[in-house]
Amino acid sequence: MVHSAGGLGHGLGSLYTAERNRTPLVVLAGQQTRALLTGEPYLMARRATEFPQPYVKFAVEPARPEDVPLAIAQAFRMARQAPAGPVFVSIPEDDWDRPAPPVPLQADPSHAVVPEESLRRLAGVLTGARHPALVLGSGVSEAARAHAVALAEALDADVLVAPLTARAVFPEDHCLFAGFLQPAADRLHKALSPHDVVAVIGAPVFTLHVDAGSTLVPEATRLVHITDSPGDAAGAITGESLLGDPGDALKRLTDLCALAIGEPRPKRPKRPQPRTPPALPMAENGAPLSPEAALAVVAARLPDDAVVLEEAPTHRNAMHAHLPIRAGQRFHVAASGSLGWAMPAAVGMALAEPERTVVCLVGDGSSLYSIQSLWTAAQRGTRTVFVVLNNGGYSAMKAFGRRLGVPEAPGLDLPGIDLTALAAGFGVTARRVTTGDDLDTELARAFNADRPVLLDVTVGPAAGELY
Ligand SMILES: O=C(O)C(=O)c1ccccc1
Repeated sequence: MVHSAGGLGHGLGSLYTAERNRTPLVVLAGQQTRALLTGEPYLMARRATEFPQPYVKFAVEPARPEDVPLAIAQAFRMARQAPAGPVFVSIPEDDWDRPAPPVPLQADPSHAVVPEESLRRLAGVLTGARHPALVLGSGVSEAARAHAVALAEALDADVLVAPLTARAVFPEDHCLFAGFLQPAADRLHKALSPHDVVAVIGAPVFTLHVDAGSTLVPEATRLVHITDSPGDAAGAITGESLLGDPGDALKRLTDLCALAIGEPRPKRPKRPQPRTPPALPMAENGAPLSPEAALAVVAARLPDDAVVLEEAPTHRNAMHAHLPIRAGQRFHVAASGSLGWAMPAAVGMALAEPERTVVCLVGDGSSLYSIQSLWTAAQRGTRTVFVVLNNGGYSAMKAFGRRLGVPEAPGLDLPGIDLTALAAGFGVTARRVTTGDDLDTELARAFNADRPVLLDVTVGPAAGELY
């Protein structure tokens, strides 16, 4: 719920994230009283339904006050209808006092499924492949993860995560897990080239971030695609796209492939099981804690049912390498790249599931967009552990500057900020940490606390470049 124009404007970055993350979100915005609307009154939202465009699926300011309850009910259904996303309702202030007819009960939205004949054909293609890969994206829900594992095992297929996916979609310590695709054509091309058949499920084909001047999909690779998004289906750059619920398709494909294969194929002997993070280089004496080492310490302490949120773009790949999300754990990130989402999302997730430990890995730069979420965490006593990987600046932008040939771009350092003082000011216990041992000790305490905790971890520069 947001205030008319200023409130919605303040939330637009996160609305963009909600659209990219396919979050079923209903935004209710206040509007000035109908009686004043012709006179451009103070705090009026002008052309209210246009302001959140194009990041909402639907936006309405009901024509009559008595239509508001039905519009809200429709908004809840629309937000959940595949592909899920934000829906906006602007409500003039005097409407709340007007009588309205009761809203009829509505059934849950129904979701289209891929036709049996198409799935049968696809199962034939996958089981006939020499070296198939599954590329999974945000459309693979929590509930569908087990189906993804079953299909990968039935096919003995490599599993890759689509570029800039919003959540963990496959256990990352599984022996068939083969890593994260990067949003750059040359890297994608290289990662897909060992595979004769690639099934992209629940992701666009493909989301890019940088122009790497290469073709995306190798000529010898056949690409098949399942998505619940008509836009993503139509927009796929190559291959055949099938429209339908990804979880349903994974489940039915597993059965069809198992039937076609008969026995599951023998597991490849060469792969270690489970997959383990790479060994870390030893830290030099006196050098700052490396972000990679810090992430490895978090990984070692992470509870089996933890929910991890990340908003530290510089360290995304290091996190994937050193902090594999295991079967019972969850992971979320803003697929938009827009900052300011993870801290409030972490508080929201802790409120929704108070028995889980929620860990928010955030950069010092990122933390400054919605730092007041600490106050909500303190007031509501959520079990949220904020781990700030503090390198004193916007180092993702510095890395991007190096990539663009602007290595000395100004304005990207953030000296003189005391995050522990800020946290204390909002009522959250906070400590500064500079060594791996201290981080380990503080994490053990934080994971046992029944209150939010912020650890401000001073880290050195990232080991590699962004992509
Ligand atoms: O490309 C950008 O503009 C950007 O903001 C960004 C986001 C993530 C990593 C690096 C740069």
